[in-house]
Amino acid sequence: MRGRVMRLLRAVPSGFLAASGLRSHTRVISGNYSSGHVCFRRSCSGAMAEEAKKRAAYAAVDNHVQDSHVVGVGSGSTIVYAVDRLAERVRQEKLKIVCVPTSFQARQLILKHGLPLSDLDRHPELDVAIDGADEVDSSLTLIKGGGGCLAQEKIVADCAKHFIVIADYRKDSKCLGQQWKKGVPIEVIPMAYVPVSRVITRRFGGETVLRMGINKAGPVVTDNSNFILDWKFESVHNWKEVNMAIKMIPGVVETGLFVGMAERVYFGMQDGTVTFRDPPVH
Ligand SMILES: O=C(CO)[C@H](O)[C@H](O)COP(=O)(O)O
Repeated sequence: MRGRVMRLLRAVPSGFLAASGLRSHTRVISGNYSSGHVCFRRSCSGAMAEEAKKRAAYAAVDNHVQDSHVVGVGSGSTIVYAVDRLAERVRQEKLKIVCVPTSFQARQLILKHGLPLSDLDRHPELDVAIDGADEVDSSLTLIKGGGGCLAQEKIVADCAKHFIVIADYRKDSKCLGQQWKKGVPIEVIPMAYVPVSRVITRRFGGETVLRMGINKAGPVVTDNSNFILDWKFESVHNWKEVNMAIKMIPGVVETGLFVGMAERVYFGMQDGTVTFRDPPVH
């Protein structure tokens, strides 16, 4: 039975994973993060979340990347661990992979690790794309774009045979908005941000905020030279319909709603294990 069942990878013997062509790099951490140290709540939970991201990223790379694969590389802080692991496996196993970035940041990561860099002109079909998410609901609908790279992320994910998401336990929710409070990022053509904002709030409620730069006066400008509106919605919507409706507004480039795209989400958990979830079967 697939569906909403959360499966603990640590319950799967590594022999089974090897026999089924999967590899598991996950181990159970039984230690206490605070033992032997003065543990400040924030730094401990921060370290725990980083460890969770790393374990999810390693599990995804180990289970879904094979020799000669064309791999889509997502953006954000979790993907950094995935690229670390990709580079490690390329060194150790002499894998011949090619990487397609979803952002300037992803491109820099690929170059930093000396991995082969490509693009959609040369590799319009990817074997797998791995990316982070800001929130994942029970249907595996995602909010993405917290780092402002949603348009290229969605294009690359759509070109991949398998779109695999990596996240930590803080991103898991029943309904969008439970965990991620910053709203749905929407990339817009700069001259259209006011009309787009008005249409969205008139039709769907909530409020939109033009994302502003930090250490830079004025708005965030995306890798595609556009602006980002963060739409703080007030209620649960039919995300498939809302996504399509927002995309039809002139001036909208892309939304950070990823509906029906994720094939599997790996969650790094607080107890050091990794679980994964597949979409519900209707
Ligand atoms: O969509 C994204 C960037 O546009 C990221 O994948 C998303 O924001 C998750 O980032 P992080 O791994 O840093 O939590």
